[in-house]
Amino acid sequence: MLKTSAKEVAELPDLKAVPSNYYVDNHHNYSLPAAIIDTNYDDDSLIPIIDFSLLSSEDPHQHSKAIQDLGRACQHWGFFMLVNHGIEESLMEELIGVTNEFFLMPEEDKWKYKGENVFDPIKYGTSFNYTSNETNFYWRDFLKLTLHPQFHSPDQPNNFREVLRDYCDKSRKVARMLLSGISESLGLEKELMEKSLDLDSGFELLVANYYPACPQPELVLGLPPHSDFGLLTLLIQNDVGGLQIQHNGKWININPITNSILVNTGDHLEIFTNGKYKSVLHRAIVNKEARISIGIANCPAMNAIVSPADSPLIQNERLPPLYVPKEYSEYVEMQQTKPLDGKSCLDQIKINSPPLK
Ligand SMILES: O=C(O)CCC(=O)C(=O)O
Ligand SMILES: [Fe+2]
Repeated sequence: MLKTSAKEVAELPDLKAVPSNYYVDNHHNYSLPAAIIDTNYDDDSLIPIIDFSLLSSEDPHQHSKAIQDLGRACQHWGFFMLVNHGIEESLMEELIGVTNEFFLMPEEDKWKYKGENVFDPIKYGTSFNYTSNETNFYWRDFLKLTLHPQFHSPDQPNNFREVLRDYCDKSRKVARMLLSGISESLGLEKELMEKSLDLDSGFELLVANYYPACPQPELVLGLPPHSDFGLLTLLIQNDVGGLQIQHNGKWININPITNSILVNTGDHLEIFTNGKYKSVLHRAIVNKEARISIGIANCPAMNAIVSPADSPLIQNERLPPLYVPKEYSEYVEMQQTKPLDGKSCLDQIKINSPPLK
C-alpha cells in the first residue's frame, strides 16, 4: 500500500520535476486526452445559479419558478452553484481551515487514520483508490469520513470534530431540501425520494481533497474524469480553482465563488430518475498553489435497493427501466475499489450493457 503522500513528494527538497509515476499519460485507464492538450474549454459564466432561499418561498409563483430552475439545472447541467443557502461563510471558512490543518499534520499522525477497507469510517490516503494496486498516482491526498448514519471524525486537529459536526448538520438540511425540491421538479410527491431511499438513515461521506502545489501542473491530474456515486454532492473549496466539469462535450473551469456551494448530481439520482437527471463527469486539475476541496456525498441508505422501477416516473409513463436494481452498498464498493474511469460503474448496471466482470 502506498504510504507516501502527494504532499510529501511535493515537499521533497529541490523538487523541480514531477516524478514520472504521477504523469497522467501513464494511467492505463485514462481514456481522454491529457489535460495539457485538452484545450477545448468553455466559459463558466453559463453555469446555473440556484437561490436556495427561493425554494422555500411562500410566494407560490416564486417557489414554482425556483423548482423549475432546479429541475432544469439538474437535467441540462448536473451542476449548479447554490447561493443564499444559509450556512455561515465563517463556518465554511473554519472547516476549510481545520481541514488544511489536518493535512499539515506530520505524516505519521495522518497515517494513523489510513483504514484498511472500503467501509472504514475514517480513511486518510493518497491518489484515488485505497485498495487498488496502482503504480501510477494522482496528485492528491484525501481524508474520507462517514458522517451519517454515524458521525465519525479524527480527534486531531483539536476543533476539527466540533466544526465538522456543525457544518455537516447544516449541509444535511440543505441537501434534504434540495432533494425534496428535485422530487417536486419531477412532478413527484416531495417526500418520495426520502421515503423510498430511506434518507433518514442515508449514507453520507465527506471527502476532503488536498492537492499539493505542483511544479508541473500540466503533467498530472488531481482526480481523473469521474461521476460521484451518491444522489447529490455539495462541495466547498479554498480560493484556488481546479475543478472542471464536462458540459456538451467541453470542459468548463469552475472558478470558486465565495460563499457559494457547488452541487452536482450523482449516479444514484441518474438511476432513480431512470436517466432523466444524469450524473455529470468532472475532474480536478492542479496548480502551482495547494488547493483544498471538501465534498459531502448525500446518498441512499446502505441497504436501500435503488431501482428506477420503484419510481412513478417510469410507472406512469410506462417506460422500461434502464438500470439494474442494486443494493446501494454494493455499488459503493464497486466504485471505490476499481480504477476511476469516467462513468464505467454506472455503465456496468445499465440494461443492455455488457455483463458485470
Ligand atoms: O476537487 C474537486 O473540486 C472535486 C473533487 C471530487 O470530484 C470528488 O472528491 O469526488
Ligand atoms: Fe467527484
